[in-house]
Amino acid sequence: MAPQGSPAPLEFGGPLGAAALMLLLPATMFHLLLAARSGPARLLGLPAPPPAPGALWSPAAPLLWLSWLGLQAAFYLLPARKVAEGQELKDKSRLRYPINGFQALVLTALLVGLGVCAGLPLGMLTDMLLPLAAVATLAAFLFSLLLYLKALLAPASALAPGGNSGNPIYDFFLGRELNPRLGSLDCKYFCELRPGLIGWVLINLALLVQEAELRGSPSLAMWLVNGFQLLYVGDALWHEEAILTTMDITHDGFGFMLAFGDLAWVPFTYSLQAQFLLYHPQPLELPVASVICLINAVGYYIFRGANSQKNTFRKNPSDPRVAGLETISTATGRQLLVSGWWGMVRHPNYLGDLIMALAWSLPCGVSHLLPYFYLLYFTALLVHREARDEQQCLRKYGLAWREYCRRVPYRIVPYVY
Ligand SMILES: NC(=O)C1=CN([C@@H]2O[C@H](COP(=O)(O)OP(=O)(O)OC[C@H]3O[C@@H](n4cnc5c(N)ncnc54)[C@H](OP(=O)(O)O)[C@@H]3O)[C@@H](O)[C@H]2O)C=CC1
Ligand SMILES: CC(C)CCC[C@@H](C)[C@H]1CC=C2C3=C(CC[C@@]21C)[C@@]1(C)CC[C@H](O)C[C@@H]1CC3
Repeated sequence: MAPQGSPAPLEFGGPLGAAALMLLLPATMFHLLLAARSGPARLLGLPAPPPAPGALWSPAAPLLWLSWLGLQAAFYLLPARKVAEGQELKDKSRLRYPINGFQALVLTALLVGLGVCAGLPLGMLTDMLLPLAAVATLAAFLFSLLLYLKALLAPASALAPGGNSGNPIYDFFLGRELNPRLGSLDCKYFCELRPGLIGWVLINLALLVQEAELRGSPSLAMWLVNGFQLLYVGDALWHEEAILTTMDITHDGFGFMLAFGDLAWVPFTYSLQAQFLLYHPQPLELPVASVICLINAVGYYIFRGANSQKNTFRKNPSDPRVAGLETISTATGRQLLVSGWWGMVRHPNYLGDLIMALAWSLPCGVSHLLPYFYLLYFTALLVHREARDEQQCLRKYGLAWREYCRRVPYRIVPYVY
């Protein structure tokens, strides 16, 4: 069943773009994983061969990966400190979501800590990265297929505005159903924050442990990368409720793009800097490390300040922390901030995020481009995401959005873009 109303414009280059991305994204991920452990560690160049025949597969990998998914699902189903309501849906109902992501992170840390004390060889996880990435990719394809089939039975009101063009390749990529659920487990919300994000910091930790085993102690660069990225993941889980208003939850269906992004891309490519450091140790002096910490702190300050200001304002515009800010009224009854962080550029949170991305790569030195892949990819992702968000805001707020763009002319970087 297709949703009513005019069809949404095709994004990501339509069916051809979607097909190309479904091949390119996994290929890029394996290229990065192989390049990180190869001697020359080239970002651009022919893919490095696997370190040993059969290195891409291990019979233990599916078992390990499914156990991880099961563990995170079990943590998701535990009683939560709060249950939040999502945005209003087409049928006027609101879904309920457990706010216990940070609790899942703490429980995982406790379990891993106990495991390590009992002799669990955490560092050996680094030898399993290639087979685990293969399993995660396969699982993302199978899962997306199941989601596509499930959507055939869903009512029109449950479908996403985007992924229902009628072209199976495009719809498989973008996702047809907005909020597919298995019982009380919301598949998209669960995948976006739990197995991938927590998996990312676990992989980072395993790389740190492995480095300590190889070289006697973890390097300063490895500590920085682990610390910065743990802060980022901890922050996302602490502010879990904010995810409920992102376009991923309110607009995009759950298909291959997000399933692969959440389950494979995030844990295996976002941990690239730590992977690079294990195989290519980099000296880092304390003064340089202090400057990098300062850059990360500035990025985090902007990122958190901007996100919190908007979230506080959306929850309660009369909150004393935001009540003094200048606003534009829109025909929907909602207002847009035109001073504070949101008066500086139209996406100050992206600016902070990009500054942090730079700080995550700098500990890896400047001899290789590979550890800067995240910064390059993330710039492209945010520029594209910003354009998608602008289109949605223009549709939602019309003239008021145009007025906002006139008053705040720069999108992400003041006086540059
Ligand atoms: N590490 C990663 O891979 C990724 C990280 N992120 C990060 O996640 C966070 C969330 O990003 P994202 O979901 O893209 O979008 P935003 O948090 O930037 O939200 C955009 C929405 O904010 C509202 N808004 C825009 N301008 C204003 C204004 N002036 N005043 C009030 N409300 C406004 C609009 O929604 P409405 O009016 O309906 O409230 C708009 O649709 C960001 O910090 C981003 O950097 C995002 C993607 C990937
Ligand atoms: C594989 C493709 C190139 C695209 C995949 C995109 C996904 C990896 C991202 C889409 C939106 C995301 C968000 C986050 C992680 C990455 C994905 C899933 C956060 C959870 C990261 C932490 C922030 O605090 C909030 C982000 C929300 C959006």
